[in-house]
Amino acid sequence: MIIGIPKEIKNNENRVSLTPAGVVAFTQAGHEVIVETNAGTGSGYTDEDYRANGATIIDNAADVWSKANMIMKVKEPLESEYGYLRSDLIVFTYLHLAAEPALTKALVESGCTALAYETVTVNGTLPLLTPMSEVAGRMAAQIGAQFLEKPKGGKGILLSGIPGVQRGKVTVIGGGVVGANAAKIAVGLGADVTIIDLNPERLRELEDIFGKSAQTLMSSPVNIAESVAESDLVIGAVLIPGSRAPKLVTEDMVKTMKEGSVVVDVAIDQGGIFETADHVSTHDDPTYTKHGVVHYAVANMPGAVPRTSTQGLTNVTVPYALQLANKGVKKAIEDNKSLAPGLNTAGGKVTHQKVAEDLGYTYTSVEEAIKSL
Ligand SMILES: NC(=O)C1=CN([C@@H]2O[C@H](COP(=O)(O)OP(=O)(O)OC[C@H]3O[C@@H](n4cnc5c(N)ncnc54)[C@H](O)[C@@H]3O)[C@@H](O)[C@H]2O)C=CC1
Ligand SMILES: CC(=O)C(=O)O
Repeated sequence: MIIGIPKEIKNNENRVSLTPAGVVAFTQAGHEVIVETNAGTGSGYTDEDYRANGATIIDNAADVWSKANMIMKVKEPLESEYGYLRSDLIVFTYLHLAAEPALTKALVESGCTALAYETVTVNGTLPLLTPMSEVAGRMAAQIGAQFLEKPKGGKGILLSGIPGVQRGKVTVIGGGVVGANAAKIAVGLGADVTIIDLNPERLRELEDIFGKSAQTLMSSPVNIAESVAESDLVIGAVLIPGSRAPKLVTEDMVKTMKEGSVVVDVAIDQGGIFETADHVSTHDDPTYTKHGVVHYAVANMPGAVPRTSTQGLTNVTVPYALQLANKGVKKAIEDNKSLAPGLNTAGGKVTHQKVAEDLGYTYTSVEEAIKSL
């Protein structure tokens, strides 16, 4: 199989979907890897690094897409890439389709086989999302602290406080991977931290992890409203896999926050949990202000720390990509049931139930869809 690695084109997306070391895993298994020139530059890898490990460098994106049997990317195909999609192409990348109706239409119309990193599932966990959630969670607390500074538009508080001066309050809504990592950094910064989750088992685990250094709270509109109103920084970290994120923080709740408070909606890639985070922002222009509250809603946060993120991402994606390359999608899914929920579209059908429900498509089961692959 020919594996294509295009250069990412999303705003400030400096990750790449394969490291030079990753190339070797494919070539040793008898595959060919083609890499668009400068695809690795943002992550500190040169074309020469890829060549030395057996890849062929191609000087334009169109040729990478047209020659490859499987495209590995980091972020979803953007509009300028829709024309490259075709029925005999496998696309393996983050997709977040519930928040991407135009992309879903393009994937369906092309008939390509699209597997989303974020819905590959092992025993209820999302192994291809986890490392980027670790990155984004840790960044969320850092970024929140930064935008609370006066010159950045914030109310001008230091989350740790100082002796004799109150510390800042941080509420993290969603206590999964993003939430726990955000809370770790916020606790480390000395903030007064509350973590809200819907799952009582998860709340128990969080109490075991954090002890008395963070308050855990059951998710309910009342608890969310009270905690948001008192907070300097609120971090959105809820996920219902495959679905559009629920709007748990309403506009009225945001209005109760003090001017210069900050919200970081990490879940914006699935549509976001703040009613007021009504559009995705970019690393170039990361915030907008609503009701005096600074909103940060960047959908590719790990793209800002590409060296760490590329290594963390490819550590987990390569073993799955190798299964797809070695066996083809049908056999790989039959042999490894974790890959089945990863399949989002195939043969012009939507094969993820939540995506189909949210975007109004007829759902076709993975079992049915892979018969024709
Ligand atoms: N913006 C960005 O650059 C990035 C965004 N993300 C996104 O962050 C979000 C969170 O991801 P993970 O932490 O990995 O997911 P996760 O599955 O580990 O955690 C989600 C948590 O939300 C909780 N939850 C579900 N419904 C809830 C409710 N009504 N109230 C409170 N909690 C609720 C779940 O119990 C779970 O603990 C996802 O949308 C993910 O795609 C992840 C990485 C980068
Ligand atoms: C999870 C995701 O979409 C990202 O890391 O950009």
